[in-house]
Amino acid sequence: MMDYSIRDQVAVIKLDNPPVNVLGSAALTSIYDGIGKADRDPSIKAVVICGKNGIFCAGVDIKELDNGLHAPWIKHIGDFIDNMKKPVVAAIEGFALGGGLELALFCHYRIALKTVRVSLPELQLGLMPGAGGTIRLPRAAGLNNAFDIITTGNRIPAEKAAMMGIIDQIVTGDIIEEGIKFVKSKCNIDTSLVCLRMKTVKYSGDLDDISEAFMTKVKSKFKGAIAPIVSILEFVIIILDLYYVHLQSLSKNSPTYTRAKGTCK
Ligand SMILES: CCCCCCCC/C=C\C=C\CC(=O)SCCNC(=O)CCNC(=O)[C@H](O)C(C)(C)COP(=O)(O)OP(=O)(O)OC[C@H]1O[C@@H](n2cnc3c(N)ncnc32)[C@H](O)[C@@H]1OP(=O)(O)O
Repeated sequence: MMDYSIRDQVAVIKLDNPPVNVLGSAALTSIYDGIGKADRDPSIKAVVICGKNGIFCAGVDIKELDNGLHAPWIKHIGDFIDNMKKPVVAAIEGFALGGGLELALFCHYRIALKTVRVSLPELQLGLMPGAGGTIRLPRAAGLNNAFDIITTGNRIPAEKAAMMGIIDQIVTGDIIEEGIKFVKSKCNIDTSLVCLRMKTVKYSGDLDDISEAFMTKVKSKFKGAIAPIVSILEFVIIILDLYYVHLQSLSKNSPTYTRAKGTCK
């Protein structure tokens, strides 16, 4: 499900779940184990997460969702990376879709080939981007872009994603080599400063007005299947607005708590 190798003090975690590297229980467990191993190894300075078969990740295994995914749930990987001091980069080729994009957003940085497409198609599947997409995407791309991406499920080309702030750098050549080079240049950074969960959501205007405008748009788009979709979106807005709920796990006196609290309106 995952290849773990070490290159020049960088751990390379390569998803290997053919054909499209979906995240089922076994794949999630192996990523979680790989990240933990890299974090514990004092000789490792940084981590690259990438995918085999020319694709980063097509998201959560839809077939497995029917039976219920087992621990560790994808969000646990995000919580772990959020607290890592070693920088982690997602080196993306092909697609990062749904949980695949959410996995990339857990990382401190994202680099991608120009041909990459990213999306959060969950709403079209009657799901929500429940693995942190609603929290991290607005912090990377701004509230308007995030809502467009979440509500349309459109696949965003790499260059547009870079302009929005989702991708940090477009690269050419071998994505793993580029990932290693990129992340080695970040070994001395304070990862808490680039952790998306700690960033401020960018938007202008009043959140209630913005939410109402979004809801109007969504109600007209999803007519018919309105009840589940509307309740999901209301939930999304609540997540954005009441993000401080996530801070309960942090010490109230820590600088991290203070900074994170500042990201909530
Ligand atoms: C109120 C609070 C509630 C909170 C609840 C929160 C719950 C959150 C739960 C879940 C969140 C899920 C997030 C997700 O990730 S959902 C999945 C999102 N991903 C997708 O929709 C991608 C779908 N796939 C594609 O678009 C294409 O397959 C693509 C990746 C572009 C590749 O295309 P192509 O090269 O043409 O290959 P195929 O389409 O033929 O696919 C090859 C085989 O792979 C299977 N496949 C693809 N994606 C998935 C997937 N996500 N899960 C399982 N299987 C997948 C596909 O069926 C083919 O299989 P087969 O060869 O057997 O037919």
